[in-house]
Amino acid sequence: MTAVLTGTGLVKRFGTTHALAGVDVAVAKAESVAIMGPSGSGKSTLLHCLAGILKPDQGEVSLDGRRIDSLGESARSVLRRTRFGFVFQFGQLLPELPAEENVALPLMLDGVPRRIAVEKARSWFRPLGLTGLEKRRPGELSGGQAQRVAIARALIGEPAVVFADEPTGALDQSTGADTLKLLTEATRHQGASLVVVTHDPNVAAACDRVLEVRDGRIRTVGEPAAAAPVASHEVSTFATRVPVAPVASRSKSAGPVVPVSAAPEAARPGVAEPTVPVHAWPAEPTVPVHAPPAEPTVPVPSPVEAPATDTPTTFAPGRVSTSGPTHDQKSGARLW
Ligand SMILES: Nc1ncnc2c1ncn2[C@@H]1O[C@H](COP(=O)(O)OP(=O)(O)OP(=O)(O)O)[C@@H](O)[C@H]1O
Repeated sequence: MTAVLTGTGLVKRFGTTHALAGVDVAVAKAESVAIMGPSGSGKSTLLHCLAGILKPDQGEVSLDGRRIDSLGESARSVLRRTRFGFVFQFGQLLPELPAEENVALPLMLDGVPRRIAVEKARSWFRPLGLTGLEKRRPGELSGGQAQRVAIARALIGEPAVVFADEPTGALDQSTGADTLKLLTEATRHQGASLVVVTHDPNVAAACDRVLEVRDGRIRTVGEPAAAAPVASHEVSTFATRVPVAPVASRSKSAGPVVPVSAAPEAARPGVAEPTVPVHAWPAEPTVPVHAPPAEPTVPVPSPVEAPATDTPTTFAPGRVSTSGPTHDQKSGARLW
């Protein structure tokens, strides 16, 4: 396996707590890996170290063979914005921006002109079953729709790796299954890897591989079927209809093939509730793919160097606050 992302000998302490006590992990291109384990076992800490949000106390993290944990905060911030995508449980959309601008946000923060960024963002709405919702504010979206907007935003910058922390945790089972399917298929289609922290066996079942973390160490590495039996008939059907192709057989050109049922979300006035088609992913980018990390065109304060009340990350003055998608919801650490 050629690993895109590796963590070697990762140790992370918070005071006397050994959140990670020596973890080795490697993620292949387009592979989806679920991280499971009891509460407090170190799952999110592992995700944060792999994503360059936290610096491990010991060990190394590398992306495409290049060490990233030793980069300075500014460079890691750019890296997170340009090479990684993030999907969290909830609260990650900026309430004051319409859905299309929420999706376009990473590109705009990276200096792409608004018109081009929004145009590219719109190309994600149909494949994610969001047609007609482009102008909605997050408060006018259902939970499942909001997660699909977040998925589009995570993928718009063509990341190498998407990190998701309990992405279906706030959704009902059916909506969660549909959302998860979109997340896994869209990342595969993009050729991105997926690292997902979850307590949900159904989420793990949809991934290629499961890592079980206990007391800051990886205890078991398994196939999802063995580690996480599918619970419901509905999701079981979903799981059997979405064969997990070998990593090597996946490519950007191989689009998803399986239709999914409509997400049972509350209908909103004015726009027909979209079904969740899984096809016709956005064409090859019209916006230049991100160059290797460079200094940001929009200065973004670092989580370590900057307090939570620092200057807003602003591409349009006055419109973007420091809360929401630029921060990890659990730790409060700045992502971008
Ligand atoms: N910023 C922090 N300061 C102090 N301790 C922390 C911090 N972040 C995590 N910890 C501790 O590190 C350990 C691992 O936490 P982590 O959040 O990684 O666990 P988890 O497996 O993701 O838990 P959960 O499933 O409940 O989200 C826990 O004991 C936690 O209390």
